[in-house]
Amino acid sequence: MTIRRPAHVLDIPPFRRLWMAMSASSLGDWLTLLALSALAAQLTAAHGYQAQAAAVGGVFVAKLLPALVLGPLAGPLTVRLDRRLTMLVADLVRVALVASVPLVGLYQWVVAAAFLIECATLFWVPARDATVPALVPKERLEEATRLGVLVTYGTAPVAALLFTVLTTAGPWMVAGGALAYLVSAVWVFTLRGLPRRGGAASTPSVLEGWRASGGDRVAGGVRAGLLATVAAGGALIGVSVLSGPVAYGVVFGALFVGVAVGLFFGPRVLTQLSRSRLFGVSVIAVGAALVVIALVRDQSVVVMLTVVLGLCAGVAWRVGLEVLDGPHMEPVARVTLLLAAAVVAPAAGLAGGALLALIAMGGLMMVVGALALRRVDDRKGVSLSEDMLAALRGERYTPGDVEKVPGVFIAFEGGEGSGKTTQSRLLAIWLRDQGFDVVQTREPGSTKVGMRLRAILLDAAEKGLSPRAEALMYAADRAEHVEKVIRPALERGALVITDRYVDSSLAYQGAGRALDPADVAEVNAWATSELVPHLTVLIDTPPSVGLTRLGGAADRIESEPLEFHERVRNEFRSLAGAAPERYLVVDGTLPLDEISRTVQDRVREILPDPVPSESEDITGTMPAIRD
Ligand SMILES: Nc1ncnc2c1ncn2[C@@H]1O[C@H](COP(=O)(O)OP(=O)(O)OP(=O)(O)O)[C@@H](O)[C@H]1O
Ligand SMILES: Cc1cn([C@H]2C[C@H](O)[C@@H](COP(=O)(O)O)O2)c(=O)[nH]c1=O
Repeated sequence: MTIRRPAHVLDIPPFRRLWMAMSASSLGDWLTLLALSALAAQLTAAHGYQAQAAAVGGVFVAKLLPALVLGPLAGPLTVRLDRRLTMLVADLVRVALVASVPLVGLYQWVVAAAFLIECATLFWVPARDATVPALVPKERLEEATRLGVLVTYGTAPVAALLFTVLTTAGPWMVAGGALAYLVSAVWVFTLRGLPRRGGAASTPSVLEGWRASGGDRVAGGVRAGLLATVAAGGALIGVSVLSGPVAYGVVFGALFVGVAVGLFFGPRVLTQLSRSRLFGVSVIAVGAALVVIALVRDQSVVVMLTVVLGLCAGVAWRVGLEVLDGPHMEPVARVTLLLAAAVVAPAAGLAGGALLALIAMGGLMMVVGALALRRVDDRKGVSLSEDMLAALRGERYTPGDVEKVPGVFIAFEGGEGSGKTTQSRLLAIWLRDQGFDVVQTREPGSTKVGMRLRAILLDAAEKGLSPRAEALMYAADRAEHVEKVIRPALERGALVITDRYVDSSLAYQGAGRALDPADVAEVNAWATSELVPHLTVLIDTPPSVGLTRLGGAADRIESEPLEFHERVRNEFRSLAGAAPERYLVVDGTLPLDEISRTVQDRVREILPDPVPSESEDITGTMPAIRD
């Protein structure tokens, strides 16, 4: 008997039912957020703008607090409870709380209900997350997670539309949220035969999410930039509540439509611009859009600018998530959105209008964006404006005439014993066999001066060399290498393969020795006249594996502690993640021939004359040249 594998994860009936519940619950969350904040503004309207703004801020604080206070406890507690029952009870509690709001009709109860609804959601979400692995086979989990993220954010514009219609119902505008939670409860009720409890709490708390999203320099820059875009969105939401419920619904919808478009088209935006630069520029654009929104009076222009703001934020998220582990950022982003709304709404009240609050927030976000760009920039020393203008024309900007060489420049990078030397040799053999003029070289030590520098740099007896001197010596070796070996070869049209290049300095001296990465990048941009490889192959091997592959006595750098090599590895990975179009990352623990096949497939794409893949079969058995 053959068991049919479902074509799509939604073809699994129990998961489809859970997914329907997830969609209804997310819709309920957005509808409730919109309705409770709008209702708080309405119920306090008689007390003036300042009181209204403080009341709105109170609702956002009430929605924020449970995640901060109860967040770390709710996940572990929920896995001990019956998941289906937990979701069902949480849904019914939310229905009752939302429905009670118009009945009580007091601002204080709006805030209390917002807090309690959020507490119930804190149990619903981990119960859902612990249920998914019980319904979906392991190999389908990623697909299921993607669908979960889709409904979480995809329901926001739908909620905005429904809310805008529901505003005609006065205090009963909250009814949409109650109905959505009720629908969620019905779908949860249909989920039978679930394992009752157990499994791991897969929903990270805010703090866990922050830690898990990465800790190195580039990750820090990306994280700050992403949160700046969310804060800008939160600020806009916070003040637009004060413009009346219809305007609020329209702005909210415009924001999320923009985000959805940006997320979808992100990879197709300015394809000739480095992804790191696109990320930084998008974050700055979000801040700038917020400032312009503050200055504009016309509501339709505000709506259009809000779509632009959302679009830039969507692009930033799409590009940024390629560097960071996306799902982990979700709790932090949610808290940031609510916090920004909670701060900016009362600030607008104190200032007597949204103008100053939005300008201050937008300006701050532009500064954060500029700092994030400085951290993630992978083309330091290359003019950003020239780069962008060229990208707008659909071209890649090449500074000076250095890169307009006829040859092809490939760098191999990686930690100790990762397999760079082996792979660069195998690639050189393969390319020579195709008839290419290949120059295989390495750093440090490929020139006369370079050999002397290498002897000093790797001498284990050379204790106490200062990190700055070390960085300058590697840069000096590189300047000589580029001038005497690499550039002449590229100019005559050769394929140059170097075992290590600038990234090694960014990783070893920047991350390893904790020198300012911008300084290391600048010195090296000068030393190489900004010569950037067409392709960098990162052989990614855990230091615990690579270091044990090495024979003989450890040199000055190899004998650094394991944490040093871990930092180096993380930096290599971040550099590659920030410019995926210029990198190939290969798992260095794979068998040699598998790695070299992957490298050949990628290199084939950038060769002057395409190499037919069949030629690989002829040369695949060729042994590496040994010293
Ligand atoms: N994929 C692999 N699997 C197992 N062993 C490998 C692999 N790649 C390389 N090796 C072995 O690991 C050792 C180190 O490889 P290699 O010299 O290519 O690394 P490297 O990155 O150039 O190291 P270093 O930069 O420290 O000189 C060699 O003995 C090589 O045969
Ligand atoms: C180019 C370059 C290298 N290093 C370090 C990395 C290695 O420990 C050695 C080179 O040894 P290999 O066996 O030839 O790989 O030097 C560095 O710290 N910074 C650099 O820029």
